[in-house]
Amino acid sequence: MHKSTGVDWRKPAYVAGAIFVLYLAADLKFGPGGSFLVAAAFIFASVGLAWWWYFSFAGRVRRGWPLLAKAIGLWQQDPIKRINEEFSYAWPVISRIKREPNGYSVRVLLLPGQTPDNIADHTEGIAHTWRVFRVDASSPSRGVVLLRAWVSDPLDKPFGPAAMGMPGLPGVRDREPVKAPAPARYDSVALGRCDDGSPWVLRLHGTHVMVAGVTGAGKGSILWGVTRGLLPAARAGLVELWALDPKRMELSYGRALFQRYSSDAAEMVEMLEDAVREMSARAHRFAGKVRKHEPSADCPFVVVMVDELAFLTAYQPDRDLRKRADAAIATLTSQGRSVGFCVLGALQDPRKEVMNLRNLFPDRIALRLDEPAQVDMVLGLGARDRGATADLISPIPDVGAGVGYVKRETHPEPVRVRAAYVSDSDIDAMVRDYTLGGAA
Ligand SMILES: Nc1ncnc2c1ncn2[C@@H]1O[C@H](COP(=O)(O)OP(=O)(O)OP(=O)(O)O)[C@@H](O)[C@H]1O
Repeated sequence: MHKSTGVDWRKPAYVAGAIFVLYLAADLKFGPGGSFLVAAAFIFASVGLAWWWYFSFAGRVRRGWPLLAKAIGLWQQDPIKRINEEFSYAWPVISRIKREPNGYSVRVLLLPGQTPDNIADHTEGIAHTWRVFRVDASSPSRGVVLLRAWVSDPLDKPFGPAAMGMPGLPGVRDREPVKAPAPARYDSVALGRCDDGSPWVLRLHGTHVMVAGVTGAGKGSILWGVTRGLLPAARAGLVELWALDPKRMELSYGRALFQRYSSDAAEMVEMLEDAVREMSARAHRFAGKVRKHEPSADCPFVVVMVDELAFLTAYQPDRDLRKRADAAIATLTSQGRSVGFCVLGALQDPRKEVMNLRNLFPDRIALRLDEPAQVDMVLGLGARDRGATADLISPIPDVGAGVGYVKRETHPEPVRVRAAYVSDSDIDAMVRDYTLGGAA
């Protein structure tokens, strides 16, 4: 059997050589007593090292890798020359195991004909075998798969908007009054953190965003995070926030923050149709003159937030209103991006029967979902196999609310994120400090 251990034997050989030289030098200088001490220290250190390695993550992973590779179908049989020759096998080599914040990265070299998906499809099984919280797979270069093993969850503690984007900063108190991020931005907002500690920034200008998550998944923290991030630009007149709040339990709390607000079905559909009319008028005005919308007081960036999209597109009993809402959302999402309209829609159930327009939302966020199949419905085919286990997010609010997966334009792999929790007192502070037309 062919053993593909991937261990680099050069370093141990250098160390052994150095110890032998030390042993000879000690023998020459101090006699047998000196060499005995060197030999004893060497044996003691070797046993300690072997003991440490045996129980370390790297030791466990390397020892168990051949069996794990076999279990997930990575072994390849070498060709045999004679009929009675014993079969031999090869499996992908682990070329490096490196410590990372909250875990390790394991670099695997693929065999000919294998693809990253051959490993990425088994990340959940690998996480169980390695006894770690989670494993992500990515392919930094051809023929290489990087398995990121998370020993603990870096996002298991809630944090408030004041701590956003500032992981580990000393002295940051989560309940500080919300301050204006400067300068006023309209194109994107910082909503929380990614699991590598970097800020999670959501692009809004030039796209539409869908947030899917079961009840209690934390969709509110996305809607309020966007509101909070855009308020300075809204106060400067560059952004308008329109809120459609069929459930009346979410956005109504800070309704003074929105330029337009409604929770009535007919009124909400009219708001959507108004947005379509304004969008068409802008497209007419811009045609042949402007290629990219730049917000101004005359022509602000309009963010249409809908707390439960399905209320208008699926559950609405009035068939006429339903059809009008569907048509308006489809028109806005297919033509509104370039003229300064963004639809930010939240929904609990991403199935096609409930939301047949989901493909018109280029950016999607999967918070906690009910079933594994729903992850791919939100983030695209194969997202769950690549580690977006949104169905496994903890239902305990402190641990899992606001946690989700997003896809970045530049990376095929989904990224795990957590939104900052915008509490009622944060919203009160926003209303107090930012109410449009009120005291700044
Ligand atoms: N980002 C977060 N961090 C920590 N806890 C959060 C976060 N977001 C929400 N929560 C907690 O989870 C609870 C439910 O959140 P939220 O109301 O936003 O869920 P939802 O997805 O909007 O649910 P529904 O669809 O029923 O309105 C909140 O009351 C809060 O306690």
